[in-house]
Amino acid sequence: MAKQQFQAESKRLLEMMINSIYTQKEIFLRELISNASDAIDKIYYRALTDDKLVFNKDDYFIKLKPDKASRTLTITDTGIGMTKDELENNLGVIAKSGSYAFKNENEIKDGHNIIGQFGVGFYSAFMVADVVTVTSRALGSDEAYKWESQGADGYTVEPCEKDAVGTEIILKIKENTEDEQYDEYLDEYRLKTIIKKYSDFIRYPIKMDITSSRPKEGSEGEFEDYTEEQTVNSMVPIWRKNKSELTDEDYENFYVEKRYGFDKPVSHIHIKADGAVVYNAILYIPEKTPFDYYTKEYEKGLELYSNGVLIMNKCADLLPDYFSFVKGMVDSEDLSLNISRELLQHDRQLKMIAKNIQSKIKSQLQSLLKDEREKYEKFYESFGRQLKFGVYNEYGMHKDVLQDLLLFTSSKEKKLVTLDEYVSRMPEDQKYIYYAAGESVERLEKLPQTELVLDKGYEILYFTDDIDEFAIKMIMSYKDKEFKSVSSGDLGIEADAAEEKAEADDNKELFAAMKELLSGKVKEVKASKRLKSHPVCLSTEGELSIEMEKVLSAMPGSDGQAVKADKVLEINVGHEVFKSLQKAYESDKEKLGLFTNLLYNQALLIEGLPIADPVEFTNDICKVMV
Ligand SMILES: Nc1ncnc2c1ncn2[C@@H]1O[C@H](COP(=O)(O)OP(=O)(O)OP(=O)(O)O)[C@@H](O)[C@H]1O
Repeated sequence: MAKQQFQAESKRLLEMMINSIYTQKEIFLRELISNASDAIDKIYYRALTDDKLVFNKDDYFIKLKPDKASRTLTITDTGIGMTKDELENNLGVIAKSGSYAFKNENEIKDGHNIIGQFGVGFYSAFMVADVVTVTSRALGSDEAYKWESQGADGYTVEPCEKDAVGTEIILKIKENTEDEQYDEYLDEYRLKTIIKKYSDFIRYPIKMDITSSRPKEGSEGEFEDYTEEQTVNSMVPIWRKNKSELTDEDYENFYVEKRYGFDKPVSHIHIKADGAVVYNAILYIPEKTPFDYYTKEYEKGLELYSNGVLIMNKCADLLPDYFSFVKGMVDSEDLSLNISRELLQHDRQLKMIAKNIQSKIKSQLQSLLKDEREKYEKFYESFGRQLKFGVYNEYGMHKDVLQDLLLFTSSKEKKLVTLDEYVSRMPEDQKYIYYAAGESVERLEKLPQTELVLDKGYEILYFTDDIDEFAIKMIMSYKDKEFKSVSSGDLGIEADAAEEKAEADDNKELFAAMKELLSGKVKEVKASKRLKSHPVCLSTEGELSIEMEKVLSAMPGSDGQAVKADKVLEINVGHEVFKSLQKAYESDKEKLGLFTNLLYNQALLIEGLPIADPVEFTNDICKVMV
């Protein structure tokens, strides 16, 4: 019998695939099972319109039979089968979806992702098999044909016997090589795992004869092997079920089963979209961060299914970075099975799904925040930082989506509050949203700079995350109220102007002398408007705050030499210490130097900044003591 040649494109693709170093050879099974399931679907649809054809569910299945002795894996289906022409046309020509990317020679040279890039379905069998034999009998035909190929050099088709309608594919599994254990495709357990992974939700039963062991009847301690036909896949995926049929426990079990995380999610979202784009999705908002969450290693993404078949483990395009914590899956009938990563990015359907998902996640978070605050706070403790990064990233482009999801500790409420809650409580005369940035709430509560703002009865938001102040700089204002650090030069709180001027004039020379002594360290020394009981503090002028300076200097590569905030040393002229300063200025310049250094170093300590020379500082204290 004459050997038919594959069409040129198919031939080259086959060669590449067989020799490709594609790591996931196991996907051949997914492809063959999907084809089998499609073939059964075709009978099912035919039966809907053909009265003579009855679709009896129990007659339709896919069966896998590994045989170690003959090194074969047989995949049988009771689907629509193929005629001689169909065998030649369908298996001799590359699938249409494949032709598209095939044209791009450059992509092909890199053998890695070849299978992901083409609609190669059936051909993937050659990744694991030396010989592929397809025996098929089409619905309504008495004849059966056998198609056989050993790969790139072509195929043969000849008549054969086959009792039932459907297709049987026999793969002669390759011998093991140094790099590849092909034996695993003959192993019951391994095959079961692959089916579970990719094809668990195929609508028809995928059967296998499974051999297990059981205690032998009538004897003690003896076991016997027995073989039983089992259905390996679970068939109806939870996401296709109605929400009303499912309990919270069902969703939690699915989370565990899919190993989305080891925690208990705070919430789930079940989407059944039936509009412009049709898809089902189950998404989870986790409670705890995965161990690698805030590292570069963490990969965001949702599982992507095409009509019940897994096509991608982590489809990153479905989630924006700021919602990278969301776990779950999406199943859409509108996506092609073999769609590649690159093509996916441009897929209009996928973009629509992603947009849709994003707004669902946001509204879920919002309703958690509104109705289940405690749960939201648990979530926020883990992922609040990510939301704040989201506000900061891309020049604040996403701030409108995210700002209402932020929480900060309030000086007044002693708990986390939203920006909206803060603004709605603001007294009429309060111009700004005040915040203080520092290491911890405990430290911030004692920060001298907060005195005036608190004295006025205003609320302060405590920022304790590195990212907080940077994120707020992106938001700039919320509901027309600007943000203001309690350490910034002008607090926008009216003081007695006449009194202020007098103090400033009176002490002008003293402050100038102190500035001289602290040359290069501070931009200015001045009388403080914000201090009530504390003698001294630092404030800043300009955009960069002391907290931001700390964050920037701690960054890798800065060597502590990052940009510096413009610091102002503020002195409380109502404090006893100030009198000592004045006295020293009049009569003892050396003492003025000593006091100035001491006050400056104290201000640094309050801010949590390092002192340049701690030994000198302690010596200075001793000098004052004796
Ligand atoms: N088990 C089967 N029963 C009936 N027809 C089949 C079977 N397997 C393959 N075919 C036919 O061969 C064609 C080619 O299969 P192949 O897997 O290469 O591509 P595809 O399924 O059309 O697309 P994809 O690239 O998405 O898998 C199928 O479209 C189908 O018509």
